[in-house]
Amino acid sequence: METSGESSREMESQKWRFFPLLPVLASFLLLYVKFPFKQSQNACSLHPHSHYWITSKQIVTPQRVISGAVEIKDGKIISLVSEDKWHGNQFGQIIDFGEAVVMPGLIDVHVHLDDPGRTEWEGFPSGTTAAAAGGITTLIDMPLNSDPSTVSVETLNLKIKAAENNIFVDVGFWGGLVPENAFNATALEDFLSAGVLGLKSFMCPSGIDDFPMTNISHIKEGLSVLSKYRRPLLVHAEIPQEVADHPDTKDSVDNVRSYSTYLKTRPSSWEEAAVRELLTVTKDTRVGGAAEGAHLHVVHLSDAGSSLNLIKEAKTRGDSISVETCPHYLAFSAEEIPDGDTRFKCAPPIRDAANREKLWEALLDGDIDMLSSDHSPTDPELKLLEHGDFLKAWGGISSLQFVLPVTWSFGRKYGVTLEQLSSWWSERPAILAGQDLKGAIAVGKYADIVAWEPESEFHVNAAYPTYMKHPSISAYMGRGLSGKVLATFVRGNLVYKEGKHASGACGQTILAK
Ligand SMILES: NC(=O)NC(NC(N)=O)C(=O)[O-]
Ligand SMILES: [Zn+2]
Ligand SMILES: [Zn+2]
Repeated sequence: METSGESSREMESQKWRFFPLLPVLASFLLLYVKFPFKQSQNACSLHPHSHYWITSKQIVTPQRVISGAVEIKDGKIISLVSEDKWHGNQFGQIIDFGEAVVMPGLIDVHVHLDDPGRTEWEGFPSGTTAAAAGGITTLIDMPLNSDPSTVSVETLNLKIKAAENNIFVDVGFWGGLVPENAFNATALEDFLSAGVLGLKSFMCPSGIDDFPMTNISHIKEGLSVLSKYRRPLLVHAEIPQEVADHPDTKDSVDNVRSYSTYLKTRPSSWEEAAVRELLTVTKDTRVGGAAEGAHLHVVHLSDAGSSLNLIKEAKTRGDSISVETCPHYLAFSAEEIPDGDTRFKCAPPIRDAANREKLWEALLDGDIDMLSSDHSPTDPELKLLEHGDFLKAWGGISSLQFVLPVTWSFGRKYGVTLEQLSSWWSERPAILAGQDLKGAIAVGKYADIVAWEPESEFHVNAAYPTYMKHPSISAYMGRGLSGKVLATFVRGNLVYKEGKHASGACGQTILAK
């Protein structure tokens, strides 16, 4: 009895010894309840504050470059203050970028992320982390090179599912216009209603079995459905033509390793023939035309000659048509592509230096509307780098992370301005993709922002932190570039800062409504 009485008294006193610990336990409990919220906010952003300011001496706004501050709240830009009116906000959060450029995040309307189904080529996680590291805040994914191709509501849903919790920047989708759906208006309407931002088709074989090419009748039908939705049709504009001297695939080893052999197989007449045909239907997109409201966008133009002139003329006639080119056509020329270096193989091909000069001229004159990467990676084995066979290697340039420094580095000698960069890479692409709340640093827009240092130089080499799945096949490997990305914000989330990514894949899928 005594023993048990003593032990119960002991227990009693021990119980009270725990009493002072109760508040500590309670606060632990409280933290535990709050923890999931705090963690997710921290995971999305390396600067997890909902209200803060970004300051810089060079903020690129649609009107001009200002020195001042951008106020960001709940993912949007809520005010823009020039330096003379900015008295500092001692109580708020400020990220000061000093002399670095603060510009709208890039919108890359032409990427092949190969997800789902060919993630050994790229995939959403690696593609979008590379984008974030390159200052790109929005990607619009092409309907081919994933498996299956995105050509229906069902296959779009597979894409959306694959992207869920796997994207570090925002991603929208183009839908495929293929012979199978082109004459089925209901199928196309369902597809557009499900959220594809527009359609994309090929006028030559795409290299992907479940993405067959369309002819001009398919394209006409596509435009007619798109006109109701006021969304664009993007076209790979090359039509195979008879080629004199077509090299034989069994040609000598030297021959297939020479870039000029490949170049001869896809002359500019292929692009010209395609553009000529397209213009027979783009006249319907004029005001009062049968397809008014639809828009035709020529992707990755390489030919700065007749093809470009035809597009220019169509614009003056009032056709709703635009055209993009890509950094690799502006950076490289056929003359300098080394034998066997299939990293430079793409379609349409990179042409001669004189053509490159004309592309720059057209871009600066506003005849080329915008830029895109056409990032089209593959399994390195398919590039056949060991044999260097230009005729058999997979076509496509890998560049995603480097398009901003490439455009800047190669554009400097042409006097490219920050306003031009931002128009080619953000403002115009936002319009093409129907993204009213993106593409500019302006009040009411999403805080999609890149901060970068134009004067900082770096070398793309094996040691350089490159996030694309296969850096070795990038055409920019081994190059010196200027223009280093410091930080990237997507809807106010600091998703990338100086070599570090936010841990959470908090990018959003963009679906048209
Ligand atoms: N299947 C592809 O990715 N094709 C791409 N290939 C290139 N550009 O070489 C393209 O955009 O045409
Ligand atoms: Zn293409
Ligand atoms: Zn492409």
